[in-house]
Amino acid sequence: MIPVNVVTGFLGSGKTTLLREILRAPAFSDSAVIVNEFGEVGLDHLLIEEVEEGVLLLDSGCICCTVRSDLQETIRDLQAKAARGAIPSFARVIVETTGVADPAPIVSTIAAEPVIRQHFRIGNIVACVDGVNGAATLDAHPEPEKQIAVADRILVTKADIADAGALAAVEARVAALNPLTPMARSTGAGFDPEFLFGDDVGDAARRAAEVSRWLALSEQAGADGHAHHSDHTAGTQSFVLRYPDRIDWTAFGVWLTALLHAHGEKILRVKGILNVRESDTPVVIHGVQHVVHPPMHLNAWPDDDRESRIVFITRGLDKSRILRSLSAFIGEPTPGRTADAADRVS
Ligand SMILES: Nc1nc2c(ncn2[C@@H]2O[C@H](COP(=O)(O)OP(=O)(O)OP(=O)(O)O)[C@@H](O)[C@H]2O)c(=O)[nH]1
Repeated sequence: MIPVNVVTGFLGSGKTTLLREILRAPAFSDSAVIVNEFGEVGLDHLLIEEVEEGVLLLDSGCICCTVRSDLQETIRDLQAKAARGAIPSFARVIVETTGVADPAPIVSTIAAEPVIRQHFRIGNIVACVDGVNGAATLDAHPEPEKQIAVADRILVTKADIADAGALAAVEARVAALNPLTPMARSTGAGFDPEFLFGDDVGDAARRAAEVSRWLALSEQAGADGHAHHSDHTAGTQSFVLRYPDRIDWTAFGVWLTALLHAHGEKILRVKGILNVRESDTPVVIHGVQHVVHPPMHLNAWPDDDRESRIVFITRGLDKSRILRSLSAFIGEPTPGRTADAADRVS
């Protein structure tokens, strides 16, 4: 299954700059990059050959094409061309969105298409956040908040030109919105894309590393426990629910499906590691709004903690409502742990 990664970020946040770095990195030469408009990317000097209309082979070995009609069609097209040898085969797809795009519908577009699902799976959502203007952009526009909340990796760009205070302020805002997502800084050049696409949330071989990473971040978030307030982030909450008893997987599945059906647009992100009755090893769940990735079994627990832990980032849906309805399905949460400092209101 080929991962489809999404690069998002507000206008001018450094998406194209990042794309150029990816196209230069030899380890990523087996990528297919899909951009909205060619001109924007300024790839001309990299182009060597137009294979078919709209699809170009770059001298890095990458394949680049534009979204002309829709994303599903573009992905199906790339797959068909690779299958008949018209373009080289590729190991990953990277989709650059426009700056004001909401990445969640893009993810559901990919996840919903049966033909695409035969060959592709969702990879990482990467959000670029401007290290200079990021805080002001978050105050002025609603899009970046959501881009950050749904991201699997966050890149704070322009670290070379941002002053230390502005950079720290942006990072604090990002951490308040999405405390469990690994974050790195970039200076526009020499950035190693491995951080963004090396491990991904859907990669069966690397899933244990990915889970350990966000569990460590969740513990740290609980220990730091800071809060952030602003008009635009009001209503966005992130919290971790813990359950001591083994969970009935079927009951949980029914609950999660019903929750996402009723309130999907308010659940920006849900991730969890579950101790289920049906298995001695944990099950990992991942959701972005209405889309739930297929649950994954880990071969072993990543640490000594055997409690089920479920992380939510919600907007306009209160933690107490989720807690009440989930507890009705799977029993009471761990006393004292669920309402601890890991509960933060952004
Ligand atoms: N110094 C510095 N400049 C950067 C960095 N990242 C991006 N830039 C500059 O910021 C400007 C915007 O960067 P782009 O990569 O075009 O941003 P974008 O997100 O693709 O922009 P849109 O296509 O408008 O959404 C360009 O002038 C880049 O050269 C960085 O890390 N450091």
